[in-house]
Amino acid sequence: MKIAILLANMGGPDSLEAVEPYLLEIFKDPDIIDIPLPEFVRLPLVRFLAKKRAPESREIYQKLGGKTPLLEITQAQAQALKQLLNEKNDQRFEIFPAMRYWHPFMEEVWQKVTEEGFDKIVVLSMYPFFSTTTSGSVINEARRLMQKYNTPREKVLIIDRFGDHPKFIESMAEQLRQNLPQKGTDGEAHVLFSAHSIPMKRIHSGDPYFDEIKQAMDLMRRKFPQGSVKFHLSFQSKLGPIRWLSPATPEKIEELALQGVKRLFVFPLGFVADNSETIFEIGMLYRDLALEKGIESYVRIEALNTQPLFMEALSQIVLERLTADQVGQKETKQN
Ligand SMILES: C=CC1=C(C)c2cc3[nH]c(cc4nc(cc5[nH]c(cc1n2)c(C)c5CCC(=O)O)C(CCC(=O)O)=C4C)c(C)c3C=C
Ligand SMILES: [Fe+2]
Repeated sequence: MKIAILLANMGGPDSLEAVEPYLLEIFKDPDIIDIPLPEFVRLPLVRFLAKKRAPESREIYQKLGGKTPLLEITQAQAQALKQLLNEKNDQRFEIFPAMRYWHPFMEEVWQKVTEEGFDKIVVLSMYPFFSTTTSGSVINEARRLMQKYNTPREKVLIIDRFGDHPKFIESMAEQLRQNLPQKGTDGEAHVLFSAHSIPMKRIHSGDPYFDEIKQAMDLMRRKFPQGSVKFHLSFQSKLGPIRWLSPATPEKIEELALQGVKRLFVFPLGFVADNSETIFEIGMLYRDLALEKGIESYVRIEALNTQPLFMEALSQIVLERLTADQVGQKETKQN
């Protein structure tokens, strides 16, 4: 059996010229901006928003060398996952980065795997915690592509979250352990888990994102001796004037500084690959703020990227879900 796995993520600009059209792709998505307006009003509005955001966004990508590192990291993840899956199984796996808002777009990849005649298409949403703004959007795009390319339903498996999987939790705990000082060097370690924020109205409409994040934090807390690590949670990258999940990461950093915290480790919760929001926001913007507010040592913990435990977790998640899917399909045929 030939199985294609699509690693679905946001994507990001591959040049400074691509920034504005990339932003337009994001803002055009009704799963990101859910303003119920007729298309002839909505389109000029989102064009205006993309144009307005573009200069600030371009400055950020300029600081990262003119493009996002997200695609290269996803390509490395694809390679590592392919090796793991193909060395242990009879099926042949091919792994493809498939981006929602820039090249390689999900549609480009879908067309390719359709032409190449794969027996199964697994869409693995690279957002561990489900939100309508991320995995929800990936699901909607996959459904649109299934229709457009006449892909039979039973050929497609969508994995829309994995944030409570024990191996994933262990990979995050390991990432943290590797960054914390060795026992006995200093007192309590303060770790700020910074997750991407989403608008509060999503939470009020039933988006499980916040609950899933809290659950993962609880599972991770159990991996450390009581009192050895102080866990804090905050939300970053808010845009626009409406209410988003809080506390915002910069406010939380100020609060911790005021409480006298001198050493802070910042963990990018829910980002599985480094990108502008981890490297620039956590690594530069919030670092400057922390040092200005009196924090003496500030460590940005890298996203999981190709960490071996994380790669094993992904491989196990895919295999478990494929098995469950096969069992489910057999049962449906029998009934
Ligand atoms: C990890 C989870 C993410 C959630 C939840 C999320 C929601 C969300 N994002 C925007 C707007 C933008 N996001 C942008 C980039 C971006 N966002 C995530 C992750 C989540 N977004 C990633 C991994 C990236 C890629 C960064 C890169 O390196 O390219 C951007 C563009 C960058 C910028 O100008 O800041 C925008 C805009 C909204 C509105 C939203 C929820 C409603
Ligand atoms: Fe985002």
